Amino acid sequence: MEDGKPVWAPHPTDGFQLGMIVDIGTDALTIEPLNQRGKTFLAPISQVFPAEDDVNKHVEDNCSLMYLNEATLLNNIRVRYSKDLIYTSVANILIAVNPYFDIPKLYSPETIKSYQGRSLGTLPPHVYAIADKAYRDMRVLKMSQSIVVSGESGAGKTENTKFVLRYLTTSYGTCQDIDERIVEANPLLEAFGNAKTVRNNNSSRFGKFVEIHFNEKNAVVGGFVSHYLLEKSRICMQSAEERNYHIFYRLCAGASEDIRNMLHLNSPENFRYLNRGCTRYFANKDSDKQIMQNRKSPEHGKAGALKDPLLDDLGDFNRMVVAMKKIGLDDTEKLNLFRVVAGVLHLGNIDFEETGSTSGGCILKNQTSQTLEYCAELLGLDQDDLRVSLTTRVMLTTAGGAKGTVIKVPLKVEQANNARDALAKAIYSRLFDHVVKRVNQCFPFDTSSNFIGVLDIAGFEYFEHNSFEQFCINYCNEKLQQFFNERILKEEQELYQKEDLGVNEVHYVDNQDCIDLVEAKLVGILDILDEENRLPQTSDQHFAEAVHSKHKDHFRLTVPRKSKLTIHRNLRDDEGFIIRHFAGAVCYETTQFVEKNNDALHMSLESLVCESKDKFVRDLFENNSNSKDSKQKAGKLSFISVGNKFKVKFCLWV
Ligand SMILES: Nc1ncnc2c1ncn2[C@@H]1O[C@H](COP(=O)(O)OP(=O)(O)OP(=O)(O)O)[C@@H](O)[C@H]1O
Repeated sequence: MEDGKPVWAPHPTDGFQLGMIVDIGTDALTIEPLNQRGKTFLAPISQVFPAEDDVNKHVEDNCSLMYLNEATLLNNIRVRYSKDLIYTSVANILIAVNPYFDIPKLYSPETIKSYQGRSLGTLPPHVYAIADKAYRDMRVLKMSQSIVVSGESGAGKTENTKFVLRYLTTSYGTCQDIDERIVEANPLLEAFGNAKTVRNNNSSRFGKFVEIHFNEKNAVVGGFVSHYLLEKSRICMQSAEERNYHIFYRLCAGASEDIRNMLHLNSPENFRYLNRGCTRYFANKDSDKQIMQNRKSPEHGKAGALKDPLLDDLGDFNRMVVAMKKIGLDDTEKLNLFRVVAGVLHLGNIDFEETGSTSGGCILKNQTSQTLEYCAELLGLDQDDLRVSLTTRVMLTTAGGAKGTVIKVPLKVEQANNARDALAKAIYSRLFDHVVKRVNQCFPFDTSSNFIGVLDIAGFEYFEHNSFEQFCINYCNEKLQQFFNERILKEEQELYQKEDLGVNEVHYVDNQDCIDLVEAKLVGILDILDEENRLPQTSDQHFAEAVHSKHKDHFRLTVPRKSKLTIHRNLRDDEGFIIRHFAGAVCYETTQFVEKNNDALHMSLESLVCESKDKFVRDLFENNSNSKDSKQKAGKLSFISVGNKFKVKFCLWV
């Protein structure tokens, strides 16, 4: 920092503010803000940075800044953003700020054309420039390439992923409709995998890796989508301002009268899996008028439609139906999907009450009989079988003379509710798997030389309440951070050293210890959790205790009472743990970790769906019934580990 020159000093809301140093202490500086002459404040030396000579000037690449620090980087992005320049480069990395409105011509066909074949840095930073670099590198190096899109919810990951796909298919497609199909698949995936959250009206509740495949002539020949971790809890429950997956509302709003009658659908208000969240539709003035009154909830009637320029449940339903046709789904397949979606909704309406008998079990409430009938009809199940499977659990005895005898254990109301929700989650997530599989079948490729992959996965998450979903997402971001450290920081610096460039060493925190804490064999949190799942009597408390006792003095792990937030300090040691991630400490509440880590259904529910009269439903569970994992251990739930499945799938990718 030079004498008499402005500096960036911390600001409580803006991040940084410009000021002058008026006094230098041992570890703090006295700063006089430029816009509040006469007033001073103290700032730690480590948080004060030199400013550029002209703070209103901006550069396209942060590497061109005279001083590169947190404050100048932030200011450069801010100045550019104020001029609708949402993209900024940092060498090969692109920073994108979500403008939340359409910037004219930013993604036009002319813009696409202008970036084709142009080296990085010759045109203004753009997601197209990154896509083209990936393409050119693939061609020159004859190697597949990947683009990692990362950021918090609402940052614009999915929109930018779509721009990359459109750029590649438009620029390097073969003019067969395969290019179109790759782009057309999005409305279908989004209908089943996206939902309104408080942060994003069209939030992707699953991670995906989309591959665009090219032949030896480097033309697009097909695509492939892999998906990770659909948020299952949303299928049964959402917070007041949020919604379930779009498809539920789109079907209620857009289905023809015939289909609506066939599926026994009406307003979202009438379904438990929808009515605890927001029941309003996304609509514009016209589409709101077209949605029939009996399909709207009182909340929609009172507060009106939800507004978003990109969302419209009725219009999106129609667009989705067109997309289904384009990617090759016929009417029967379309109805199959709708039928299962409606079946899940009716399943959620099944209610239980205590029998009052000494056996302590429960029965279906009388009012529920119609719902049971609808659900059974839509999912091809026998009504009685469905009733029995929801209210009892089949067990095999393990010991004594009658080893292997089947006994039916009556379930309490709460257990039956859990069984119903587990069944709904299993059916819907299988349906989602099917949608992705079907999408993949519509852009097949026989010959692929290389591919460009785009990873669109949720960024680091930190809420007031963090559960198993956040744990998996943050573990994945920890792995991505390590990948970034290795590829960008370590390898680049090794190159500088090899070439004797004399560049100052950049220090970074190695996060291997945090990754080990999660994924190490036997002692890692994922394996401790799997171990808990295999116990005859599972318990979230026992799991949390095991985590703490195995990692007593681990730098990265501590108990919730050490949190800075009161809400976490109220948790007992056996109700959670804090992990110090690269991006900050997160307190995870471990209730439901054990349940959420298990993808398997109770034996009775499993065989119920596997023996459905409906071939479509049976096929959704086909792999399950044959798989080794799902073989029932006597007297105990089968176990398919969600956490480790995710680890293996994701590690393979990295
Ligand atoms: N480049 C852009 N131009 C205009 N609007 C944009 C752009 N990027 C994002 N948006 C708007 O922001 C919304 C959220 O973006 P997007 O869904 O891509 O976020 P995300 O990072 O994928 O979030 P999530 O992790 O919740 O899925 C979009 O629906 C769109 O309205």
